[in-house]
Amino acid sequence: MIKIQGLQHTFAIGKKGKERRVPVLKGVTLNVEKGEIVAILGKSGSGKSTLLNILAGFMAPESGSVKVGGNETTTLNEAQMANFRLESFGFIFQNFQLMPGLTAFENVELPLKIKGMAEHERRKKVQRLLEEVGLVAVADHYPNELSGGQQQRVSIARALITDPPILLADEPTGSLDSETEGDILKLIRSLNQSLGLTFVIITHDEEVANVAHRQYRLHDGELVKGEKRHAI
Ligand SMILES: Nc1ncnc2c1ncn2[C@@H]1O[C@H](COP(=O)(O)OP(=O)(O)OP(=O)(O)O)[C@@H](O)[C@H]1O
Repeated sequence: MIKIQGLQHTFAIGKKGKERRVPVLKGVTLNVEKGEIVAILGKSGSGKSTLLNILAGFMAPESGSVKVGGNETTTLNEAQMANFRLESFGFIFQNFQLMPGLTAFENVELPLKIKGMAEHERRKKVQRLLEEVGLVAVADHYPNELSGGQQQRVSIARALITDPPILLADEPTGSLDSETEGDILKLIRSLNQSLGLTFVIITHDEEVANVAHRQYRLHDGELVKGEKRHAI
């Protein structure tokens, strides 16, 4: 489903004329199969976001190949990549990134509105998904009337509403207490099992990484296969 090969990226850091070249990715190779949950662990500054940004096509790598469903994405132009991204990826962020002026229902509905889906179809689809992630009772709440865990459920539902095959998650439980973190990790596992969704999760948190089938550690610009401590 995802094949990353020989990915290299270097940032130029510092004042113009006096830049230091900092290699962040030094030949990263990673295969993710359909229906797999893969976690990428790494300390702050190890390059996790850089890797995710390149995978999602927000950044072009210095060199290397990224194939998603057999399509090489590093050669797509911005407009092509934007379309490809919409069809292929859903995003889950640490700070939820919900629209404060829209209810939970409307936040989940928004991507379908943007796609131009008819209202009755949208409502049916959103309702079904809200049931699946356990949000029916709070569908008319605004984000500031929801708990952190509920907000993350809304953001997961929004990521899923367009049926992307791959979910990219950046510290999905970073803003949550440990009990709520457990609920969200269970939801990720159950969505993976019931819908066969593929997840790539970047995190510095071992507990989060334990939800994955496979773990890697990004260290000194290289990806090293990690050992799971225990299953959740
Ligand atoms: N746009 C940029 N320009 C220059 N340097 C950058 C840029 N983005 C990231 N870096 C550098 O690249 C390195 C990796 O950053 P990155 O954000 O990928 O790490 P990370 O593992 O996601 O960290 P965190 O867990 O703190 O989010 C850091 O040293 C950072 O300073």
